[in-house]
Amino acid sequence: MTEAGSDRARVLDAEDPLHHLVDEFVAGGDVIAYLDGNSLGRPTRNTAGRVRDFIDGEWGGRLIRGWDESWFELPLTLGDRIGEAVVGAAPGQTVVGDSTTVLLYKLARAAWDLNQGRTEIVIDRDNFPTDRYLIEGIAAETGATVRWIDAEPRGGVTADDLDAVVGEQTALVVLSQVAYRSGHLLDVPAVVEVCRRHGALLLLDICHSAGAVEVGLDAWGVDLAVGCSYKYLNGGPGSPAVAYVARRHLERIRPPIWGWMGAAASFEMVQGYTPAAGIRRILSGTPPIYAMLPMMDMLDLIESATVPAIRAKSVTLTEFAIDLVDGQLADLGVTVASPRDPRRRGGHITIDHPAAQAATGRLWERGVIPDFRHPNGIRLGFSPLSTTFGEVAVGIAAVGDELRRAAERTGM
Ligand SMILES: Cc1ncc(COP(=O)(O)O)c(C=O)c1O
Ligand SMILES: Nc1c(O)cccc1C(=O)C[C@H](N)C(=O)O
Repeated sequence: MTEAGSDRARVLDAEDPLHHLVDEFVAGGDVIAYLDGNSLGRPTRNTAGRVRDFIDGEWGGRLIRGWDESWFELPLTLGDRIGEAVVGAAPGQTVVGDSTTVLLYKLARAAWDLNQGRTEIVIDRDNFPTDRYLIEGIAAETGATVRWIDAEPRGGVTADDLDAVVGEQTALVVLSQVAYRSGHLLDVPAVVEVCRRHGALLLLDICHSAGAVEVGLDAWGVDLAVGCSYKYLNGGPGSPAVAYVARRHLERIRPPIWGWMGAAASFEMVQGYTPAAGIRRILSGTPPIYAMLPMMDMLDLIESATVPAIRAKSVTLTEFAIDLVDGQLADLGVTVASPRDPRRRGGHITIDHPAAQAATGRLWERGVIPDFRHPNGIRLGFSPLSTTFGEVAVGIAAVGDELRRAAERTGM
């Protein structure tokens, strides 16, 4: 690590008003720089105790009575909490339920039915694979035509890119607020304006934004949204996702899977399906209560820190990282594949180099954990409450070492 990098990191950590929260996370093992919190956040220290208490108390002690006492409502109460603290949604519009992929499918398919008579779905080619695949699946199922946005990946999708593709036949637009590879931050209000003008519904993927950048679903007029809870909400591997349906659509939206947990009067077990009133209808089967526990500890921390303060630290982390990349890695042929304007950048950056894949393997062996993203990207994700500036400096210096070694070995 260069001395200038580590000195600056020390100052930034000392000045960071959220630095004390780093101690709230489990930081065991051999990891010296964890730069993948946007793929899987660390557990909080409180989570083991919460899970133990749940096993002894609510599950072990209350057993099946737990459903009447709190579990049946938990997907909605937890959804409301996320709505208020993280995604800017008033109560009654946000629910925690299935995996991200399943919720994206359910909302996209329901949106197709809501906007009947139209023939097209718009999505961008650089969106996360599951988003693209499930839209292609819905097209195969319904006969919809998929219209692709081919945005310049580093630039990300703009409202103008969307305006060029969307039209009177567009039923639905599916975009990510923060692009999983480049970290590009979408101008959501501008995109909403284009969708509204053409009568298209917007389904926003907030996986890489919820918990790291400001999300204002109600204020922006977004129609539908889905986000992960295992990234910046630290819910643990495979923790359930969160879905949002704007109140104006709740009465008419019809989920594609008619399960008993999303039906009116689930425990009356009547003949014939009637959807539950409100956001509950987005649920299908028994929700994974146990897997909802860890994110509650992270929500405690997010509520105490607040999203604007988290975003401010996130911007400083990515600015610092880009400065180090420019200062230490540009001579090695590394280029920044993320927006340089912090207003258009989320909580992670990607840097490109032909030896990225080989270097990432070596980095993992030495306890420096970024992500490799095809074809030649090293993705550096900073989880604002658990990542220190010191970790960023250690990590980027290690990336430099390994790229230098890989270049010597391979001549790249
Ligand atoms: C933008 C985005 N959408 C969707 C997913 C898929 O989510 P899941 O595997 O939880 O269904 C991910 C991450 O895996 C993602 O980054
Ligand atoms: N969901 C993941 C998984 O089950 C295994 C490994 C990684 C993931 C991820 O979250 C990938 C992540 N969404 C990404 O943006 O790359």
